[in-house]
Amino acid sequence: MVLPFIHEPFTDFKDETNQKEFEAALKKVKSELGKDYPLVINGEKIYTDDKLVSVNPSNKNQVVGSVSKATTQHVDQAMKAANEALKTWRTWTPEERAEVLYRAAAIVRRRKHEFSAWLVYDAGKPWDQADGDTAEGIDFMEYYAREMVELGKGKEINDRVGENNTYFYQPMGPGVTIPPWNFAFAIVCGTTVAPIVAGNPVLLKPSENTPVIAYKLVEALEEAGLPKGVLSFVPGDPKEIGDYLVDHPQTHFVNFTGSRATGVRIMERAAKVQEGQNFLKRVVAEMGGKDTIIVDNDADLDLAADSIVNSAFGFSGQKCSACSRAIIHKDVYDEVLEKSIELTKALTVGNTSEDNVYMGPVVNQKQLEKIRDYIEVGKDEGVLAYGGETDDSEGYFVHPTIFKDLDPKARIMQEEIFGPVVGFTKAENFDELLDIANNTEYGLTGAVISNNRSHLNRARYEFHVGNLYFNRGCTAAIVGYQPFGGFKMSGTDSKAGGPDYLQHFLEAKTVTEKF
Ligand SMILES: NC(=O)c1ccc[n+]([C@@H]2O[C@H](COP(=O)([O-])OP(=O)(O)OC[C@H]3O[C@@H](n4cnc5c(N)ncnc54)[C@H](O)[C@@H]3O)[C@@H](O)[C@H]2O)c1
Ligand SMILES: N[C@@H](CCC=O)C(=O)O
Repeated sequence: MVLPFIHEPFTDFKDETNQKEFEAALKKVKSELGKDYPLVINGEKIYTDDKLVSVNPSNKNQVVGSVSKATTQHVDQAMKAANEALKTWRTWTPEERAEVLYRAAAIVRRRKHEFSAWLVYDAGKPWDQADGDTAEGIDFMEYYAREMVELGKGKEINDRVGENNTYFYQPMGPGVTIPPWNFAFAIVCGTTVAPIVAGNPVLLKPSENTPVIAYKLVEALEEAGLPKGVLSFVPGDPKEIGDYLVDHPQTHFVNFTGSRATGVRIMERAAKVQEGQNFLKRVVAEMGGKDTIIVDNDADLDLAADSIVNSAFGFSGQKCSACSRAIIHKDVYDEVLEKSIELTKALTVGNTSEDNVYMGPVVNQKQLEKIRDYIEVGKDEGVLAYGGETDDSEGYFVHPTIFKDLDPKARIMQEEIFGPVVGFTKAENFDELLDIANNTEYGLTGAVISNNRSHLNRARYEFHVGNLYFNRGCTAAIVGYQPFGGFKMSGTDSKAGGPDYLQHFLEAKTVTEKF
């Protein structure tokens, strides 16, 4: 019997035994650094001369692994294999497909610390963040498997006298998954296994920043019994194969998560019907955020500061959900700012592959330089209240940074920075708090810290974000509990980890029989 879904528990790193076990996993992974990883097409491992080289963001001289790069010819081979695999994979029952995911989840759960340790090296994640990332990947497999079994039953519709009507779901055909690097296991896993359990073969092109942990997912699914050709692993330079994957006439869907710029490009390209294409492509595009926590005058100010600091600086602000704007009622502005600075002073920053620190590095040199530039912009636009330092001598470190007294229209209050930088702005009253919260082109996450019930009720309908939280931070959605996805230029609101998600990769069919 399949047990009901509950989310994977997180590891308590205050427990010494857990710490020791995690250190052992880091040591094991360290002994495996520097290996070569292949493409996987139709079950065949293919090594190419041209490689993506992943380095540890905490220590840029340490090579995590070298991953073969796919060419457009490899994409054609993978698409051919996917079309062939579709013929049988679509005939597996939803239960049989779900079982592959249950087995893969069990494989990853048994080796949870090892997967998290790969995330520490490949993405620079702090231990608790890596642990959360692995747990979320397990959750996606467990949750989507159960959802597919439910959807496999179809839906009740009405019959009339002399007429029987049925309504059920079927796979669409092969498609492409293009994930980001920041949830290098969870999002890669969720966006890959959802279309697969729905019966569609997938070509997975991981981020060039984190291809090694993505390969570990492919291995786990293979070990769990996923038939060859159902998942092809085609890492590569997005400039060489990105458009090709999206434009391919056999690509039925693109399951994308990443920046606004890439998402919009994919949306536009996928809309064009290519020669030989006799269907419309579907695009799921989950994109960036400029996420806000608003603090009312009647609020728990310690909770406010804690929510702002942890949402802004957890994983160095490299979450689409990260709080990068704190909009505070003028009566409590100084106090919340002061408390936030005090909490920030206590945060530790360092090499996550050596120590259990709060914050590690940002992902690469380009990102460090982008954040450094925004810190300079912030100094012109507002007042640097705390932090501002960067250090790229060994790894890509940016210290937690707070700006105060910003104009709500300032660039650092409008543009996604994707780093540990948060801007504070003052508002006169609750109307203005909401107006400022809604004044960006994004609409992903937000939070309201308030004890005023009528204000919370207004925010429920007037704060335009896909994931809204009351009296807590604005990050850390859990699969099955907080389906995730944004409004406006944050994307297509696909609600990953929610009950509607699999329908993006299914065709609904109605059959009517007259008696
Ligand atoms: N809304 C969400 O659920 C969510 C979740 C995580 C991250 N994000 C967003 O992702 C961004 C960070 O991720 P990133 O830096 O990897 O984003 P990115 O857009 O640079 O890359 C995302 C993926 O797209 C690929 N890509 C790049 N150019 C392409 C092209 N022309 N054609 C096809 N593929 C292409 C990349 O190789 C990568 O795999 C941030 O904006 C963040 O907010 C959003
Ligand atoms: N789902 C994650 C964010 C994913 C984007 O980076 C959260 O809720 O914090």
